Amino acid sequence: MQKPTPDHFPCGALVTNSSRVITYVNSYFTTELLWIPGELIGKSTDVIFTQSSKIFFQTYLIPTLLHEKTCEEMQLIIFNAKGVRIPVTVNAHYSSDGCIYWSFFNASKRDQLYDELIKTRETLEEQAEALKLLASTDELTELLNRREMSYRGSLVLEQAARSQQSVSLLMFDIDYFKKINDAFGHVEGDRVLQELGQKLKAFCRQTDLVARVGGEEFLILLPDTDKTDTLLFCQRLHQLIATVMVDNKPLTVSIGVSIYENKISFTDFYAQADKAVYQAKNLGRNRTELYQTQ
Ligand SMILES: Nc1nc2c(ncn2[C@@H]2O[C@H](COP(=O)(O)OP(=O)(O)OP(=O)(O)O)[C@@H](O)[C@H]2O)c(=O)[nH]1
Repeated sequence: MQKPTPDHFPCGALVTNSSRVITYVNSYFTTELLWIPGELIGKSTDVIFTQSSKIFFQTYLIPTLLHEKTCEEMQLIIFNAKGVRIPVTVNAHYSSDGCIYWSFFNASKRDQLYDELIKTRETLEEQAEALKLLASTDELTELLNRREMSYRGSLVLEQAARSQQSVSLLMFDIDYFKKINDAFGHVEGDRVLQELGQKLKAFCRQTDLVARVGGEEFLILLPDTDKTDTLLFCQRLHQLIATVMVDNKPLTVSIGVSIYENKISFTDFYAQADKAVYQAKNLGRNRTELYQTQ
């Protein structure tokens, strides 16, 4: 069996003295990097390094080696004999015999790996963002869903309790929506819900929370809004909703309003608005009723 030598290793092996003069290269430099040993032996390592690697090599690597005796996983770039840049991972050991023993591992796939890692991370971030959106919004109208409204609404109430701001909650339910579905089909019913969703989004402020919480039930939470402004908002809301036409007739809704006065949970606040909607339906629909404490 042939005696193993450094020529058998799948990496570049190079020996220099402490002044960076090359005294030995294995055959990897010939077969993989296309150098003729005569072009390297007796020359400074500057021959093989790119400008930036040369600076790093001289100012950091050699001083560290002389001091620490060893350096690992240095990311450098060398030239092959044709002038092609090759990223390498370099390990080195400064031996007591005064020689520095170097190994050069080809790291051409390193950049490709980083690119792939970055792409994977971006894809994961996009997917996480999409999942977050799916979990918090109603698919048909793209408004908030019930769970997200309840979560964000609770935060708004906590903030209102601290700053003693007025908050109001509107719940509304489309009038006779079943008739729309029965007469024109579910596709038309869905179109009405979508159009309403778009109009609500455009109509409300960025700080308002707008949600679809049931088939034809919606919630709007108005932070920092008192009773007078809320009732004005409701008037305008009726006008807005009347611009959604079904069979040439304006859509109408029944609105229930609850005004946040004493500290109350979001669930109870919601229940109050729900009671007020019930009242509005009983009193003939297409109107707004305020929740009254008995
Ligand atoms: N197209 C469509 N219809 C839905 C959706 N979710 C619920 N609905 C329908 O909404 C209708 C609600 O009917 P009801 O609860 O009787 O209420 P209404 O007809 O609006 O009557 P009032 O509320 O009393 O004025 C039902 O026909 C449901 O099938 C949906 O996502 N799309």
